[in-house]
Amino acid sequence: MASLYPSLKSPLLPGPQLPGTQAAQRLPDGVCRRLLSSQLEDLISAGTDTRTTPPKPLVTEKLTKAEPVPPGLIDGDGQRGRLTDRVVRDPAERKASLRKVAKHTWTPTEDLEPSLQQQPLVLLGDFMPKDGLKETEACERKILLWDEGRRCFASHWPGVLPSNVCGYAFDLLLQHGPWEALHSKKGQVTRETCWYVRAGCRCDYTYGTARVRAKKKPSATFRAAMETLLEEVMRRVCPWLPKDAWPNSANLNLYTEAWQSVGWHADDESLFMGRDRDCPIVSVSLGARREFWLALRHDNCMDPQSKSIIEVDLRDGDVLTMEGLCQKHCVHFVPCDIRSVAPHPGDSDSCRKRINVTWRWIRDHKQRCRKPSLSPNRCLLVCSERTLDVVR
Ligand SMILES: O=C(O)CCC(=O)C(=O)O
Ligand SMILES: [Fe+2]
Repeated sequence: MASLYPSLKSPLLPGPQLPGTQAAQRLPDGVCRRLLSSQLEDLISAGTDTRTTPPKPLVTEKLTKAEPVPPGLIDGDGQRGRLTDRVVRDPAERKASLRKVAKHTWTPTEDLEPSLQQQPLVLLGDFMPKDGLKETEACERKILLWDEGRRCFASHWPGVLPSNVCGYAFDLLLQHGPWEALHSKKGQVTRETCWYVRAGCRCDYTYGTARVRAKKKPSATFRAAMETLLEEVMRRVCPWLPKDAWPNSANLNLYTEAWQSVGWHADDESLFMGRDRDCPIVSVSLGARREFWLALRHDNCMDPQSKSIIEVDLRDGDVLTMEGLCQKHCVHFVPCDIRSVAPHPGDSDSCRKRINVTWRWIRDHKQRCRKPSLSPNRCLLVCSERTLDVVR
């Protein structure tokens, strides 16, 4: 696999190593138990609903969206993630620190969802090891959305992937991805897309009226590029998560023209059970910069509540995570890029192209896919036990 990314042999691809092994061994016992009782468990099991008593909102202060934010401002000074300052973030510490840095929260609601106290949630960026990661692997999480009442959390990780990783991944995916064009009603190509499943899964992915089939045999190069990309991302964003618990599918989007876009929607397809459970999504951007908008949805439709819109610029190598019940309460949108509809003279075609890889966890496998659904089943136990082994 390393040969796919020739300039990355060392030190960025240090050879096979179970991600998180070292990091996880440093986690205290309590952390381990919480891991198992919250997100990991939730990722791989349907579990039972813990909503027995109405949850008390943890958010007591009045939280409103800040002033309208021009695109890119959420990036603060617009700099890439710092390559130092790894911190351990356990949920308690995280809560305290996020209050200071959270740029966006929405007006609190009546006890909509279980509180974090009632139903703990480990976010992907938690438990970052203080050391043990190379400087080239360090990255910084910036909170975009912290809405405890609705259990919606989103983060932006600027510059997670170094540019040489991005460049190789972009070229390989562009060339070897089984891209299919999506058309508007008027017949225009709105973007190209393809679908990738891992570990023996054969589920299709359907959204709107489009059905994107997992190619029976994706080319070895495409598969290897996707696996390498996933590894590069996961070991920077959540190095403690065992490989078994990595996302098992990805939707890819290719925007070749600045006017191509994806409309307001939620990734709430039944495969991922994002309306029923905490549902993490890891979205990787390669190539041209694009805005990403996130908003509260109106009930029963995909329209955004316009006052709640949060914007962020996604650049080459950035990661965006949406977690908790984002796909139930929020919608997101990638507008066409009016800033580069008229490209600078001398810009090559590839400057304007963007690939987005959105990694997700399929929980409810389709009937024709022989993979057992991840509703209450053994996968949880297997994975949890392995996690325990890793953590111990
Ligand atoms: O291109 C993006 O950043 C987002 C794409 C997206 O939302 C999707 O594929 O569901
Ligand atoms: Fe989406």
